[in-house]
Amino acid sequence: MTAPGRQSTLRALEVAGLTHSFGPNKALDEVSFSIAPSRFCVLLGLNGAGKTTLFSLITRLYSNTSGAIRVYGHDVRRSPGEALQRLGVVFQQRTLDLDLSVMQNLLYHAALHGFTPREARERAEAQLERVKLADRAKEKARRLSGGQMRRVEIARALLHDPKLLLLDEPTVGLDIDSRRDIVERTTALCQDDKLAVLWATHLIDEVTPAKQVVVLHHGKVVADGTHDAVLAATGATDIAAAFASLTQAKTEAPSLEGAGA
Ligand SMILES: Nc1ncnc2c1ncn2[C@@H]1O[C@H](COP(=O)(O)OP(=O)(O)OP(=O)(O)O)[C@@H](O)[C@H]1O
Repeated sequence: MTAPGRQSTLRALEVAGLTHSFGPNKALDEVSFSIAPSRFCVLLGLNGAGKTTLFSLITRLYSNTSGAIRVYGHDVRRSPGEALQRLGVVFQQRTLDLDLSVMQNLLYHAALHGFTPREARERAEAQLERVKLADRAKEKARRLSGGQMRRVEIARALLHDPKLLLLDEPTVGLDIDSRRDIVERTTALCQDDKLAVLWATHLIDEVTPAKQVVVLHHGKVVADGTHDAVLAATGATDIAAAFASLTQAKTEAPSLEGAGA
């Protein structure tokens, strides 16, 4: 087991030298970045950039054969239990059972975590309160809007009190108000509840000045830093222009040393 580092240097997520291939196709190429505790990090990349592959490696759907992934200092390959216990995940595909009630969806998941029925219900109620859906607990999931379903999925991902939340394209398919709502709620979780967040998206307007941004392009990290540091390194005046220059012209990562979270 990798011993967790000192509090001051401990990273919520640390990805180091990670490469992953599907046959001849290198989906991730020496990917390295880290996220500090309580930090919101946007993983920005076009379709096919490698975002979902990275999530699949962090969550152990695939086993990494190169590099290292550590969650709060715990290596996912050597100490998967310790690492995954600190991780909550909202997958790109919708994963609620639409024929079950909102509460049943959460209870089922809580049972998989090994909570007693009473503890499961208490946790489910608390998390539904947190995403402001306590009043919908008894309704069938299929009666919820897309944005509300996402909020239930976030509540479900938080049932076991993770310290790092991964969300893979959580706003895809949502209207503009629901998108804003999900972004704001997740930002609040990060600020108020000291949760580190890794948010994968191809939607540039989800990068705001307070966030760390990691730009992934053709499996490589081409920028990693604060919003302002990415602008400074690319000479762009807004993040859309920075992203365009990074993904169309650049083959090398600009130097953003010391600019990360
Ligand atoms: N199971 C797989 N088998 C073969 N190739 C794959 C597989 N999964 C992903 N790839 C390839 O790996 C690369 C990265 O794909 P990935 O799905 O990780 O990107 P992404 O950034 O999540 O894009 P999207 O937003 O479209 O899901 C792509 O070239 C994709 O075709």
